[in-house]
Order: sequence, then C-alpha cells, then structure tokens
Amino acid sequence: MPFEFKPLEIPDVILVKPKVFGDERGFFMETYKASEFKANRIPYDFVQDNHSRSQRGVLRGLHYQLRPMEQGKLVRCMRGRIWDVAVDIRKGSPWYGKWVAVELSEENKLMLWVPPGFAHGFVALEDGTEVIYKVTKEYAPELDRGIIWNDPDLGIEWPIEDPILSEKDRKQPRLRDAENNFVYGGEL
Ligand SMILES: Cc1cn([C@H]2C[C@H](O)[C@@H](COP(=O)(O)OP(=O)(O)O[C@H]3O[C@@H](C)C(=O)[C@@H](O)[C@H]3O)O2)c(=O)[nH]c1=O
Repeated sequence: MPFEFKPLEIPDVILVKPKVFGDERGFFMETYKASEFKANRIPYDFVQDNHSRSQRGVLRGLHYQLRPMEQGKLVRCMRGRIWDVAVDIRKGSPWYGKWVAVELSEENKLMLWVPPGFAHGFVALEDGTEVIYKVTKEYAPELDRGIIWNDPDLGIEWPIEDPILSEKDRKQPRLRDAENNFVYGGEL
C-alpha cells in the first residue's frame, strides 16, 4: 500500500502517510493517487493546487470557503515545518468547535486531509517553510471567510506566541460571530 490513512480524534480529519522509497539517488514517493484516496474516505476530485512560503512565526488562518464553494484540502509541507490545525465548524457536528493539529514537515512527509466544513490554519516553525496543498473547489474570494486564530472559544494551543499575521487575519471574527453555512450530515 503506498499510503497509510489514519483518522484523527475528529475522524473525518485524516493523516496520510506516504510510502517513501529511499535509495542512493534520494527518494521517491507518491503524494496523491485517486484510487487509493477514494477507497479511504477521501472521495473527492481536486481542482486546484496551491503553494505558499512563510517565515518562522507566520500564521495563516483560520480559513474556509462557504458553500457552495466549500473546499477540502490535502496539505503537505515540502520544506521546513508547520503546525497544521483543522477546526470542525459543521453545525450539529459532535465535534463542533473542536480542533486537531499535527506537525507536518519536510522530514516526516505527512499529509493532512482537512475536509469541507473545517476551518484550516497553520503556523510555520522554520524560516523558508513551504506548504503545498490540493483543494477540491477553486478559489472564490467572495466566499472566503475566516475565524480569529486565538478565539478563546476554540482554545487552540499554538506552539508560537505573537505570530506574524496578514492584515486580514488580524481582523477575523470569532467562530460565534463568523458566517458559516456548513451543516453536519453524519459524514462518517
Ligand atoms: C487562497 C488563494 C489566494 N489567492 C490570492 C489572494 C491574495 O491576493 C493572495 C494571498 O491570499 P491569502 O492571504 O488568502 O493567502 P493565505 O493566507 O495563505 O490563505 C490560505 O491559508 C491557508 C491556511 C488555507 O487553508 C488556504 O485555503 C488559504 O485560505 O493570494 C489566490 O489568488 N488564490 C487562492 O486560492
């Protein structure tokens, strides 16, 4: 099997571990394969790939797009390290307002599947950290929304104090005030 799929504490969020083939030249790994992902509770088509670079302490998030342009995201860190967070914001979900986080790095090569209905964010733990992620719907700026990273109702334990934020992310609302049209449908 080229991948291991491990559901996290919120089981719709899945940690994906690729099989890495190392040899004297370097390494090879598959980073996405439709048949394997579809057979392991990630039945989506991906339509856009993104790439960002961040200095240490940059925090991007927490972001989501409203329905009908809700995005699932397959996130990977190809240089440096991030602490990657997914927050369940599906109304009626047993995990509403709960979060899970994992470290993704150049070294561990792990990927995080963040389904539609989750807010997503990460903090870069090293300078020059590069993140690439596939998304299931295209960017729709008019439906782009966010939640403030340090919302006390979420209590996310970020590993960095005083992060570097975009102007937009400094002004995001709390979850309780954020526009959100996700409804939990018992996805499991
Ligand atoms: C996300 C995105 C941004 N942009 C543009 C808009 C803006 O001028 C510039 C930077 O956008 P942002 O400040 O929103 O970029 P950023 O803060 O990196 O936003 C990203 O954060 C992570 C946590 C996510 O989960 C992503 O879905 C996305 O929301 O890039 C696109 O053209 N396409 C896109 O898909």
